[in-house]
Amino acid sequence: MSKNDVILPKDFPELKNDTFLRAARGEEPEHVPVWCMRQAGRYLPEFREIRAKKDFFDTCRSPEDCCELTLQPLRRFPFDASIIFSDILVIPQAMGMDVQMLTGKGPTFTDPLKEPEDLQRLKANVDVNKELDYVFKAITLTRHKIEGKVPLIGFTGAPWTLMSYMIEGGGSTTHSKAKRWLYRHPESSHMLLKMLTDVIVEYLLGQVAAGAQALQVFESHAGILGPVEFKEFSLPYLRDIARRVKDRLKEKGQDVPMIVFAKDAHYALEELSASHYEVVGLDWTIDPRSARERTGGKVSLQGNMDPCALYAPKELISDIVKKMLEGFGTRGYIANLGHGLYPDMDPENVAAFVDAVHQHSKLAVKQA
Ligand SMILES: Cc1c2[nH]c(c1CCC(=O)O)Cc1[nH]c(c(CCC(=O)O)c1C)Cc1[nH]c(c(CCC(=O)O)c1C)Cc1[nH]c(c(CCC(=O)O)c1C)C2
Repeated sequence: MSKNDVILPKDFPELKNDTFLRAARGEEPEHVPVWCMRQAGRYLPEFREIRAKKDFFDTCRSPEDCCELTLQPLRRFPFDASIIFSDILVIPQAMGMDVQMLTGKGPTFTDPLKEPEDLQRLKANVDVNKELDYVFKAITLTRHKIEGKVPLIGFTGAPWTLMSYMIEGGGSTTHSKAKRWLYRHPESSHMLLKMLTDVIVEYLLGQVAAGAQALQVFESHAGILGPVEFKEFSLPYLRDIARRVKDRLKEKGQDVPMIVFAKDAHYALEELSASHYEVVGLDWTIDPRSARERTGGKVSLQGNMDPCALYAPKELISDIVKKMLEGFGTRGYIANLGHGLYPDMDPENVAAFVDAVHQHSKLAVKQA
């Protein structure tokens, strides 16, 4: 395939490993599927090599680079799913904000939102097919190049998480600037959250049209909200996204599983399991058995090994995985970490994690 060929979102190769999709729909495949958040990342030397040559968001805008970075971990590990390489901050960019990825500092907005009047600076009607076309192209290209090995997951940041970045202007420990809006400017906060929701719905639908076979919504900053604020400023939008995406897909006779990952939102597990998502992603602060009890078999679960357990010796990783599998069971379960891989993690230990999930779960399924 030459670089200039037009690659269309059709005639995709047949899917050979559907364990992830079956588990997402509540089934019990022959082994528990496993993937890792940030599986395309700096812990891989081949990732660092590509990233060293180009600016982060220029990399995101290159479908060829995104495709290559998405495929890299699949060459090393028998993951059961892949996630498209991109970033959640492409949405604020599409709405007209300038965001740079600064080495050692992370994402940085040149001109964050300060007061409600600043909402007027944002593009209200974003044409995702124009502004985020590069993500759709990356998805289509990757879905072809993956050759049906595993499904491809598309993703987005959730409205509150994106709102907090747009106001903080980057990473933050307190998120106090963004939370100040919730308490001081609740109406403008809802206006912004609604604007983001509208873009996110179109963005997710565009990803499915381009070839994404599942969708994950990252509410990474849920934990900075208390239960009351979460119910007012996060949950309604998470629900709205799932309902609108599902309704629109249904009209076309389509259906893709959706995962919600609201980090540190253990207080909202019951609500999250009744929010129209097939899968609820969990961080490592939740005990697997109590997560099962609290979600009452309504959803599949994904997670939740402490990423730092990957610093343990391989035998201990295997024991931790075994206990995690005993807690979650093997039906309606997707193994993952409770958050992303860190750059200093050893790829060999990632291999040990994937292997342990496959081996222990195969035995457990057979014995059941
Ligand atoms: C690998 C990577 C990404 N983004 C960033 C990096 C590291 C920087 C680099 O390569 O130079 C910067 C990058 N992008 C972001 C950060 C966090 C900064 C901060 O808030 O402190 C950094 C360092 C913002 C971001 N970006 C993302 C989230 C949600 C998930 C999470 O909670 O971690 C968030 C919060 C999503 C994301 N981001 C990325 C993916 C790709 C697919 C995969 O998981 O393999 C995904 C799903 C890719």
